[in-house]
Amino acid sequence: MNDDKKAAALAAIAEVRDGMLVGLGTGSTAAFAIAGLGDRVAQGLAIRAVATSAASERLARAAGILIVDFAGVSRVDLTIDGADEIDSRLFAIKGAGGAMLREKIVAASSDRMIVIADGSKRVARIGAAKLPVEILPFAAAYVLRVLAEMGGAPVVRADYRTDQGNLVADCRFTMPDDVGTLAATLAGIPGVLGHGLFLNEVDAAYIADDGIVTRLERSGASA
Ligand SMILES: O=C(CO)[C@H](O)[C@H](O)COP(=O)(O)O
Repeated sequence: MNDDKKAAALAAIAEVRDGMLVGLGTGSTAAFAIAGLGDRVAQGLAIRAVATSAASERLARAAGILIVDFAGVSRVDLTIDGADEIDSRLFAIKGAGGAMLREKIVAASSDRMIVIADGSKRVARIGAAKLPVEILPFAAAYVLRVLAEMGGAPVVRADYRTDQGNLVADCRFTMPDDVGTLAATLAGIPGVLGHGLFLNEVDAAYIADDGIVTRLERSGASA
């Protein structure tokens, strides 16, 4: 599985070119991309990067990648990130690592966003993975009530805060056909700061099975 994570990551970082501002994802697959980019930087690749988590920022700095503060960045050239599930529509569930809020913001700012994954993440239709929801602590009781009433059976991650100091509740929704309505409803709950449904952000996916990397491309996206 780790070999496939690495194979997908190395295939994706081949898209990174000199001068790019690169979004660095979070998680074990993204870590392979960060390490691979570090190797290319050591060989002369000139890039800057923004990180989607404190953990990825640490990894990137240790790998010799120049990190800039995303607060001053309006556009990223290319973001490479992992996922918990991805389907052929390039709908993804993210956030097992709790970084989905920053990941979605960086993805939204990116001209191109690539998911990298081993084959275990590829599904016919997203929905089996837990769907994480980031919650402002002030709003916790109210938001948990609403999520429960929506059928999400939320479970708050114990002893856990995001990089922004917020709570995460992992939900189990029966995924409707109209997943866009669920995504919009979740985003509209006061006190919900983000969630792990990525429906519009992913332009391409590199998925590796037994060393064979397949690229899925959103129709209309440029490679
Ligand atoms: O969304 C994420 C973190 O918030 C990760 O990208 C996702 O959980 C996949 O992680 P891994 O590559 O370790 O399986």
